[in-house]
Amino acid sequence: MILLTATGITKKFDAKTAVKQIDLTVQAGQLVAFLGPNGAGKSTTINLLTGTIAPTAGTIEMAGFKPDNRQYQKQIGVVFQKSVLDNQLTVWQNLKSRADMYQGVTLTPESELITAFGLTSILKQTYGTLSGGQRRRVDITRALIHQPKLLFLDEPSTGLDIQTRTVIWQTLNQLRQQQGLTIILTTHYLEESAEADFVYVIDHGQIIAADTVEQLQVTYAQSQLMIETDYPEVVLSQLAPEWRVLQTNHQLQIALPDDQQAIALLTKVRSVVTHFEFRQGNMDDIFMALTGKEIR
Ligand SMILES: Nc1ncnc2c1ncn2[C@@H]1O[C@H](COP(=O)(O)OP(=O)(O)OP(=O)(O)O)[C@@H](O)[C@H]1O
Repeated sequence: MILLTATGITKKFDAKTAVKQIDLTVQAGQLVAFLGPNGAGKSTTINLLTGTIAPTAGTIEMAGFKPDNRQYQKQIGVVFQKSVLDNQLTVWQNLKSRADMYQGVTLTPESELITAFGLTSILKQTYGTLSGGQRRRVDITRALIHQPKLLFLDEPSTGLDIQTRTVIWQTLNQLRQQQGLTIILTTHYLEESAEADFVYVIDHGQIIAADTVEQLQVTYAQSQLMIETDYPEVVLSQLAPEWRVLQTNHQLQIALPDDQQAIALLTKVRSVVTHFEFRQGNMDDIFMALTGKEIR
């Protein structure tokens, strides 16, 4: 089921076109990643989808509502790169004042969300004195208080250690399973986009690829098998014609679809192989192949 559709969205800031003619469809319950280098237009796209800024052209719709509609806003939760919480207030005051903005939302210090994100021991601390990881957990909790259908996370893991990232993702995955929460995130972390159900690769304000991780992998990130041999011609004679090969003297670098093909090939040529290495294609390769840049 389609939850959100964006058609031909464009955003110009004076002479600069930050987003050009982007089309997006987000299925309910999915984890969707926007992957792109610095300045690609990811945050601008999120700002458009959350109604924080208005598009220069194009339309955005969720269940028949536009971003400037109250019904649209009730269905989304947003965590921006820069926190919008009050530094002077305690964690509890920040969260409670947010909960009080919604009818029918009750929040207590024992609420599941508060315990799930590990906030119990910091509820009385002022937000301004929290560590980066603690702040991010509070930010996400605040965005989820009214049980939105769709959560936007703009670079949720930047600057966080692995433990904090794990806690956050365990809790979010639980909410996805229990409540069918849909998540749109922007990220530079390749492992985060590798977990996504669907990835939009964005560069220079445009979508340059839109697919599942598996399909992107097949198209842009073939696995590599490195073989060292004194008899390269024997190995070459066993390769499928569509496999790309780079030969440097006694070394062959072969791009093939998967590890099963690598095992089958190695089995056939094992008597002439002196050394081999196998590396599975990953999001890094996809990113490189599409943008020509390493992700930073
Ligand atoms: N308010 C603004 N005024 C002028 N230019 C802007 C504005 N906001 C964004 N831009 C420009 O639009 C382009 C896209 O920026 P955006 O922040 O969307 O990129 P991003 O992909 O989120 O980058 P990052 O990964 O560094 O956060 C950049 O060139 C940026 O300088």
